[in-house]
Amino acid sequence: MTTAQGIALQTKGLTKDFRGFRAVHGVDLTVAAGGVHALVGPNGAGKTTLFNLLSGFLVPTAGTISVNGEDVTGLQPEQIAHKGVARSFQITSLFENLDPREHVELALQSRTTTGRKFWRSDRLMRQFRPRADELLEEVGLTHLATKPAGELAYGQKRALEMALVLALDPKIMLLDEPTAGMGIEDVTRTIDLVRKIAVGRTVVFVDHNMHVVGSLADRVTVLQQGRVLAEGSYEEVRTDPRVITAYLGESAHA
Ligand SMILES: Nc1ncnc2c1ncn2[C@@H]1O[C@H](COP(=O)(O)OP(=O)(O)OP(=O)(O)O)[C@@H](O)[C@H]1O
Repeated sequence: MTTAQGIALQTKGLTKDFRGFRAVHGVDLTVAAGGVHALVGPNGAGKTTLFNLLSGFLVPTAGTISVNGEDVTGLQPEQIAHKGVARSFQITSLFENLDPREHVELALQSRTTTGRKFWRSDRLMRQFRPRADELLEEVGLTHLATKPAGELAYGQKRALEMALVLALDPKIMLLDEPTAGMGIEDVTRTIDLVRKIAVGRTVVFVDHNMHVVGSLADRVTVLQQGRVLAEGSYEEVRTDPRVITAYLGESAHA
């Protein structure tokens, strides 16, 4: 049993309606501090909606969200980010002409008090270079530090996005399908990377790849039609008859 102190993220009765359609339905989720927690479920189960609620991009219809015991329900995404929660996106949002180092320097600068007015100053940006280079090394992009982002391969772009999330120094990382669209080599590299960055942090991730879920997650929550269908270790949920039915039912309809 997780003690109140050991809980990084918790939802109670979390619900989201879209014009009468209940996409997330009374979800009680408890994410242990320092844990790696996967959210899985068939298409349309409500995973992305839940992620959008946790990061403040959607406001819940009902229920509460707390971060380290503090109620954050209804806060804006920037306010939730200030509580130490950072989120990656499935869709790449990089500047084609800026290189990885410039991207990370901008991300580091964005969390300081200097604000945006100095963003063009090379001299001011240079103060972020040592930390930017450390982060690029952490995600394995040192050799590509000065290559325009537009010329990076897909897996390298996703690694850069991971560095941009890390630049915010989050205590809780929300990773939205970190291996989506990747070939086996990039998947393996991403698993290693997530393991590395999870040290001293809490990670919540969504992924459809069960190999990734089994390799990384110490706890798995299975959603179906907006509700929690099952929760436990990967082995527990993998062998749960309700989960098997949910997935087989989906493929039978496909
Ligand atoms: N803005 C919206 N307006 C109306 N319905 C929505 C909206 N966003 C999501 N939904 C619906 O809510 C349900 C859950 O969607 P969601 O994207 O959260 O599922 P998911 O588990 O992330 O699916 P996938 O694995 O396909 O990404 C779906 O039926 C979807 O059509």
